[in-house]
Amino acid sequence: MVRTVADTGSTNADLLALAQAGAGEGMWLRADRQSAGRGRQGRDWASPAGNLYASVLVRLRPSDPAAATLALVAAVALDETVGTFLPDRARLKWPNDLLIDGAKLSGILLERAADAVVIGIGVNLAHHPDLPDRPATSFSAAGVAVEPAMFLDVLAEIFSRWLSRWRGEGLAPIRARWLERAHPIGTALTARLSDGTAIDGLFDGLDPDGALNLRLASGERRVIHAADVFLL
Ligand SMILES: O=C(O)CCCC[C@@H]1SC[C@@H]2NC(=O)N[C@@H]21
Repeated sequence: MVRTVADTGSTNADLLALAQAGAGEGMWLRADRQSAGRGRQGRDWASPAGNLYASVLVRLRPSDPAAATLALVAAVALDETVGTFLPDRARLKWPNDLLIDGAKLSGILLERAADAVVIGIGVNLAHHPDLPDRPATSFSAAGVAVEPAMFLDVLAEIFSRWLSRWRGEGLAPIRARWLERAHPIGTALTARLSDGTAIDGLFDGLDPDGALNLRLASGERRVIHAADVFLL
């Protein structure tokens, strides 16, 4: 079920409130515009009309894989959806960004309250921000026009298929698909931790739980659970 509103603060905030009021799994909330869009690491997510701003609710079950791995489920679903409109242009970057030629096309933000996980997805369809330190792009910059509602119709169907696989088969097929669609093993990157520490290394795959593996220049292997990642 998709509920659409013209304006709101944040679809993530609204869906968390709806979850607390008893909303069920599979509910999507889409806004034409957000006035307080939330990004990762406490950043704002600029949300003018024309892009996709949508959130979906997942209710965790005791037998589910780790909740944090829903980030990879959302990423592979979004990548597949983007590929239906822009075949073979975007690549995944850990944990869940999509990039075209190094520029960010979309972002995903997971927020949790008890058994409710809200997965918020922003896709630059018509516009993208102009940030000197974080290059961004959009569908329109790639020469493709897509309406948010139409994009969400496709995404909702593809997401529900990957969510069922996550529940039925575990993380393995999602992890495998993510690895196929991401930067290759050996890609040089910097992981910036929330305390500001920057760790340079080579991409060395994912842990079984989806954490990032980095091979440092010293040969040491680091497992990163939360960071901003920059490809070098
Ligand atoms: O920083 C990121 O990369 C994540 C951005 C997530 C933005 C989306 S837009 C829909 C949903 N509502 C929000 O307030 N944020 C997410």
